[in-house]
Amino acid sequence: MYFAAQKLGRQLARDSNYIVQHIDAAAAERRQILMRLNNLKSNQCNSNTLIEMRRALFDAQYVIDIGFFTDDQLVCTTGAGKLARTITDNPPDYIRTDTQTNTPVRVRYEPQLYLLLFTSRAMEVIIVRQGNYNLIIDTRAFNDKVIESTQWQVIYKSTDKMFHLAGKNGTYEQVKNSAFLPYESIIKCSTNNPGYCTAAKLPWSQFFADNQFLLIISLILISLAGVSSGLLVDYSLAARRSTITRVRKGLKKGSFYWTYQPIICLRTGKVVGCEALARFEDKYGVLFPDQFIPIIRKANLTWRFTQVMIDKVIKELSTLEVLPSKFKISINIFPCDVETGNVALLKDIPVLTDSRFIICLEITEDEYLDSTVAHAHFKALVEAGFNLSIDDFGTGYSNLKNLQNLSFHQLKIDRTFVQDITTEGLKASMIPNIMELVRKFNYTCVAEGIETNEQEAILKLAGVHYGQGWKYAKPMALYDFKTYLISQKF
Ligand SMILES: Nc1nc2c(ncn2[C@@H]2O[C@H](COP(=O)(O)O[C@H]3[C@@H](O)[C@H](n4cnc5c(=O)[nH]c(N)nc54)O[C@@H]3COP(=O)(O)O)[C@@H](O)[C@H]2O)c(=O)[nH]1
Repeated sequence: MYFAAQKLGRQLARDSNYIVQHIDAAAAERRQILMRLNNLKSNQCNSNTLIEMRRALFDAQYVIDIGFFTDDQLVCTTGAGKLARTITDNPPDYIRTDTQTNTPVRVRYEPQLYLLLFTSRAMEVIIVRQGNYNLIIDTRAFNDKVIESTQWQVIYKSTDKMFHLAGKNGTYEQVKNSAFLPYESIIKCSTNNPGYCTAAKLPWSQFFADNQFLLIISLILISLAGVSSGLLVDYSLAARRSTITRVRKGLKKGSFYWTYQPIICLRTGKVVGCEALARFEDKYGVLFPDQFIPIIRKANLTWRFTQVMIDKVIKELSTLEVLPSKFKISINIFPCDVETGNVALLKDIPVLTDSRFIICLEITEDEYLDSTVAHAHFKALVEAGFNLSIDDFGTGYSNLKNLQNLSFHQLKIDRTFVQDITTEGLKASMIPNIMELVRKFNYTCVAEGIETNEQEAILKLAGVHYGQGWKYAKPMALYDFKTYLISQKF
């Protein structure tokens, strides 16, 4: 129990450090952007002001939109440009004084803000206003994937009041009032940004679920000490239900299945291929890709997962007689399997090499893709008949000058660029530049996340070859995919 308590304490310290690092980084970014913009001393929103605001946003990690105010009126934003009608600002939750500039910083938490840039979904944000500008900070930025605590909160404390900023409201109060068991919670405050603190909780049950060795040792000791068997049952049940255990077991027991989303030729409107997308369901319920994909990475199960996927996907698609030879099947490959060299083994998997389909490997942009070893792997894969596609282009590392060395066939524009089209945002304005690269290096281009006719028309005009998205169909289980293909007179 002593060692378990130490380990639990270390995990909580790590988590709270991560969160405080995010607080400090977001505050530094806020300070840097607002100081730079306010120093420009624009007193109206003209095209220069907007360019400077968009430039600032482009480099930002936490800030997702910037607005310009005259008096209390929002006049323009990076996402929506100059507003037809100004919007009156709401009062802040609290006002602090920036120690460097000695000016007031007005902060407001909005649990459900419909940003002018993404009108279709409400976002949980923090709005910070200083001088003529405000910044919108997405609270999801604090949600680091490595954080294991099940509950955490970021707050700002003035002398007499406390304000919620991110995470689960109420956590700080509960931790402060010792509402949890010993060792399972922590409070940590930023030294660089006084008043900003985080509270985190990692319950013993969850901790043991992810640290089964310690669980076993502790259980033996506890049972030796005569602690009730009820506690044993409770812990072991928690262990069985932990996500990592579910993913591990799910790989063996077939809880993963794959859905298929069609890829459409934008010129002819015909289905030319599909992407295989993983889903998970076991007796405890459904897990979504953004829950299980990070766990697969963290638990080093990427290659095992890809093997299961290939076996299942190629076998079941091969049963669809409606699919012609040369139909393009896109499967996702983890960049870490390029780094470890596992991708080279794809050439030795007969269901892939003997398949009547074109197998397209989608690999997310990553710094490692630029290494000599990675280039050699890609070349060998292309020689073995695979197509290669850069996935989520524009979101990660992109050393554009090296596109020509990569042996890739295809570039997939990330859906955030497509979503930006409707609001004429910064990312959408970059699509013509991406298309220039596509033409220069003789790539084909797929745009993902097409939801509307307007997006499709603009992408078609820009010269994008293929499209994927809910406008055509959501990812479907095999049987529904077959019915869909038949309905398309495929
Ligand atoms: N290595 C592997 N990665 C995989 C596998 N299966 C999935 N993934 C990766 O998980 C991420 C999330 O996938 P998912 O939730 O399935 O999201 C995909 C589509 O469902 C979604 N999509 C498609 N069209 C639309 C749309 O019009 N609107 C909208 N809001 N979402 C849409 O986009 C995701 C497309 O994925 P990708 O092309 O790969 O970027 C994702 O990163 C997957 O790669 C797996 O088997 N192996």
